[in-house]
Amino acid sequence: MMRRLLPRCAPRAAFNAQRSASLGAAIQAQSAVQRRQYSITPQSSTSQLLDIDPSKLVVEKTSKPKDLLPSKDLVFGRNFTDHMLTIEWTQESGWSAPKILPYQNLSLDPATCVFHYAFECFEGMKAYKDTKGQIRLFRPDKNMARFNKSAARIALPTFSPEALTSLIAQFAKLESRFIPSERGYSLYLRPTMIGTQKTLGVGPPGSALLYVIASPVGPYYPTGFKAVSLEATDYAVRAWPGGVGDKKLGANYAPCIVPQKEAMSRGFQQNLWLFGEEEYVTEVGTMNFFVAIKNKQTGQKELITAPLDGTILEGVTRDSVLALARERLAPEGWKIEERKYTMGELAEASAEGRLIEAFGAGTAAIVSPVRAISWKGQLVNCGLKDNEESGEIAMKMKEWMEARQYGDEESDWSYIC
Ligand SMILES: Cc1ncc(COP(=O)(O)O)c(C=O)c1O
Repeated sequence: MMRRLLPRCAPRAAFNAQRSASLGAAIQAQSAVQRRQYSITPQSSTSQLLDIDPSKLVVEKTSKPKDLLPSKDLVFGRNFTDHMLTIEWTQESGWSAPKILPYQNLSLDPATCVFHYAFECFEGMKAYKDTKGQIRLFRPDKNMARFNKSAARIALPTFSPEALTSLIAQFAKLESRFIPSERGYSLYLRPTMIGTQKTLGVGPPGSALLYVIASPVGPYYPTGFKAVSLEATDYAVRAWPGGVGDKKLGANYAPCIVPQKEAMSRGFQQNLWLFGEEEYVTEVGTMNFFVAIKNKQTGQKELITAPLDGTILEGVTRDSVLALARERLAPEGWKIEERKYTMGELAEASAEGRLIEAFGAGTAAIVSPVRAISWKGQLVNCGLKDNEESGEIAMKMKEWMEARQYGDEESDWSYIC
């Protein structure tokens, strides 16, 4: 059972120094940060600013509890719970007392920097109800670490991951009645941070708001897996080396909608993002991508996913799939690899009958089996028979992941609220 999270990873001192420094010094500090690819190393803070403090939590319960929807009517991200968690930050004092308030609109000046320069980052994580009725967050340490990295990259404040996890746990527990007990259901949690400074000047926001909302969700595939087909996309680029595609910034998502619409208009559910002249396979829609192939030379079975080179999101599901594969597939003779691979390599494996299966991996669907990929006018078959909707690995992964998410199998991936 996991109670303790990663060490605090907020480079607050560097941050504050940058805020108050002259422009030249700020630019220098910025390039130093760029050279480190905005990696955040745990360090102690010398700042006097307040960190998030769960002991100061103020709870104002709603006087108008919502009616619960029948589980079968839940649509991803459309219905929200009774409350929201909010924490304000200013550069003068740091984080203020956290509040759980009735779910409500935000009131922001039209000049607020989030509306003009996209000072926004977010997370997507889930809380599950186990058979004893306990609420479990799945690997929140991973989400908190990524949230801090995203925030730091766009000059928003960072925070203690343990403190925010503890508050999210209290919030999820308060909303327990919204989480159906049936398998496949969960509470999707959306931690969000925005710059709230009222200014059209382009610079680091002097104030921010962190809030968390929650939406009860049902199984992604209510009637069992349904394999999707993808369009390999080379005319638009989602992420590039030195860019921000490995951060969960709202600004990364809006530009992907037109290519997604294009793919859908041609009968494909998602884009498979290729990169560079070599046409490296990176990720799919809003999921990381895995392929199982037989090596051309050795016949070795390999489960492959793209490496964390800055051009893909560091998915929590990706990490979980890799860990489970190393623990349970490697002993059966599989080689588990994080490496670059090209669309040409996949097409060749498919043509030679060596492409065993392919699937996307992400919080929403856990795994999403792939039937075919459209590429250069051909349809690359991903190994499923006509009457199959999933390969064996995708099926096993879903089972293994759910066992840990719902606590059927105890592990340090569960944080009991
Ligand atoms: C671009 C992108 N890649 C991958 C993922 C999968 O990440 P995770 O497994 O943490 O949900 C997501 C979903 O958040 C995403 O938006």
